[in-house]
Amino acid sequence: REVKLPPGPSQFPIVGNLRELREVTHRSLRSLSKKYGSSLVFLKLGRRPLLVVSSADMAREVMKTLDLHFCNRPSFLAHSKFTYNRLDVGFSEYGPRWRELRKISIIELLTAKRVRSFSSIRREKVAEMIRAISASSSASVDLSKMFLALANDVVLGAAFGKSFREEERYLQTKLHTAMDETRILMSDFFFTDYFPEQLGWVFDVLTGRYARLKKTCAEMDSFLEKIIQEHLDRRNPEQEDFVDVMLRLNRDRHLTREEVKGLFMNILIGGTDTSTAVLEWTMTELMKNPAAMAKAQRELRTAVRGKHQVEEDDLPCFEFLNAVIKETMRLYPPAPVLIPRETTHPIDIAGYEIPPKTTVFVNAFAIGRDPEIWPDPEEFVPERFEKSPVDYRGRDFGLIPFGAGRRGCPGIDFGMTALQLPLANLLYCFDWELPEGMSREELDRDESYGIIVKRKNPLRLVPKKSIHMQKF
Ligand code: HEM
Repeated sequence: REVKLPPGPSQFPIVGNLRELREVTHRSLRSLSKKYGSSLVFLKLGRRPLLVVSSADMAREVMKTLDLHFCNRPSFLAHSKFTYNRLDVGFSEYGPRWRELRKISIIELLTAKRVRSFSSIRREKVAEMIRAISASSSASVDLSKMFLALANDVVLGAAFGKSFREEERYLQTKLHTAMDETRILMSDFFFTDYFPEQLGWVFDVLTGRYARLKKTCAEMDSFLEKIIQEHLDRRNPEQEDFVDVMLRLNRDRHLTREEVKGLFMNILIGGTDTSTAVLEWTMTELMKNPAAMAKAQRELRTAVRGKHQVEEDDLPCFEFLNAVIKETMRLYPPAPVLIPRETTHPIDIAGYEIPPKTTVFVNAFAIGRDPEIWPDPEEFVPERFEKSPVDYRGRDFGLIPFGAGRRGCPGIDFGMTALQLPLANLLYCFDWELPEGMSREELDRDESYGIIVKRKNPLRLVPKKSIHMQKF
């Protein structure tokens, strides 16, 4: 019986053409879906069969109705290497071990209560960032760099209870560098993933990519080992961080050391670039839309009046600010095609039959800009979310920056607080201007390449202390 596949180019792009493979992005895949007039497109990326899903209705089929058949993850070289051969939650194969690790993440690590328990870390790190901006002597500040450093520090604080002392600054810098390199490699292109395996591996070795990967994996591993050992050596922590929890589970639930480290890699990498991307794009759009900026600032400054800093307890009051964040994630889901899924066995969908082991990209970017769902889809209009029940938690398939279903993001609360608090403070404490001589139109929206799409160029803006800040 002939299998009926969704429409698409037979081979796209040609194996061996790295440049063309690099052109496979959320944007080119959206164009492909338009070209074939189909929200399901099937193609082959080198040796890898790929299904691209580009409508909210089909996303609901894949991540809700047929979720069980689409809940595997495909294997990619860098993901496997950094997670001890997929002994983690995020990239592991669907099965009993994933289920156990997922349960631990949800019940023990990423609960709303535990996220709240890290509020003092977030408060301290955000205050440090605000002080650094106030003290900056250069005309403009590199917000992209600041956002990434903040995200790294917040996640390290929660994961390891680690606040670096002055004499440990070199360690902090080293670790930030290794984390940055890890994220780059996890998003990067490896021949092994698309070419016949042996041949691809040879290319990756010859081009030096493989050595780079091995070196960074070893650096991250030795850091994780060091932290775990430090925790084993100390007794009765005042506040339980993720390592303490994991070591307890390591004893009670017989997690292996590698599973513990695999989970850490997810936490270190899952929550950093993603929240940095949202912060960058939000500030970019607010600079381009001064009315929205003014409205968000008015809301904050009226509610928080007289305080030095916005506190976490204030956050639920900011209806417009939350609408701004939703609107940013609609236009710029940080992982535009989510984290790839994989079919577990042959599965029928919309009259087509998808073969087993097909990689699946759900194009959240295309869905977020679908004119069938969103009027004026390319415009930044946060008001569309005011008084709207539409949310990003995986129930409304028009807005799925965190995915949905069994493999949906378990870190939503952690991620959202880690970006709401700095954003609220940036807008409360400062008025923002573009660098001298730059017009609003000239502020670019160029995108980086990779699983997580951030600004390609750093966002540099000029801070002016707000009236509230001048009092302090
Ligand atoms: C703005 C912040 C974040 C965004 C946009 C985001 C987005 C995503 C997406 C799109 C997925 C795949 C969902 C799917 O396949 O349906 C995912 C999975 C995941 N995320 Fe997040 N994430 C964020 C923050 C975090 C944080 C802070 C953590 C942990 C501290 C985290 C940990 C994970 C893990 C472990 C998975 C894999 C779940 C599984 O495969 O079972 N994420 N995330």
